[in-house]
Amino acid sequence: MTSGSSCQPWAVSSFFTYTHNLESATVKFEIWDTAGQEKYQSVCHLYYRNAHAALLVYDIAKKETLKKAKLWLEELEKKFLPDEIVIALVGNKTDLAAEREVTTEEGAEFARTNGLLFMETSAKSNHQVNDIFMAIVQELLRREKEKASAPSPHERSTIDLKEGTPKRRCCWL
Ligand SMILES: Nc1nc2c(ncn2[C@@H]2O[C@H](COP(=O)(O)OP(=O)(O)OP(=O)(O)O)[C@@H](O)[C@H]2O)c(=O)[nH]1
Repeated sequence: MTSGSSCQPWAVSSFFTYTHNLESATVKFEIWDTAGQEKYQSVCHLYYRNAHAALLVYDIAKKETLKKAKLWLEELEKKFLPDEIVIALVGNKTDLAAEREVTTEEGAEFARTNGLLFMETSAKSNHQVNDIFMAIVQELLRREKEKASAPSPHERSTIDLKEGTPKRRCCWL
């Protein structure tokens, strides 16, 4: 719990840390599992405000949980700028395929239209659980790389009006 925070302890059900070594980087996961119920929605941002990524997990066997995931997405969109955070939509409980209420296509389409990563998992049978975390890490690393290779704002906005002559004047857009 954050000391001095007004957030209630019951808004987070668990916290885990895990370190994973990749060839190019060591990644330390600090995972906050926030309570999914809407009554805690207004306080949960105190936990995820500095987050690099968020997983919106729904139950493929309960359609209403996808609706709740959509509400959580709206909440995240209020708190973060676009591209400030990697968001993954996760359809969990693939082991309950016989009780499925949300098709893979439905989840994938919602993720695609909202620019989210998407995967279906089963925490019970450990299906694709590691994969979704790895997909998030790859996306974070890709964004870091893109930022590092992007020209700085000054470089981008400088236009040399006298190319080939000494740089006496330039235009700052
Ligand atoms: N069959 C199956 N059951 C699962 C799976 N993952 C979680 N469960 C069960 O689903 C129930 C709810 O799991 P939780 O992890 O508490 O779900 P939650 O969404 O975090 O719940 P909140 O804390 O209320 O947000 C528990 O009984 C779990 O054992 C899964 O992949 N397959």
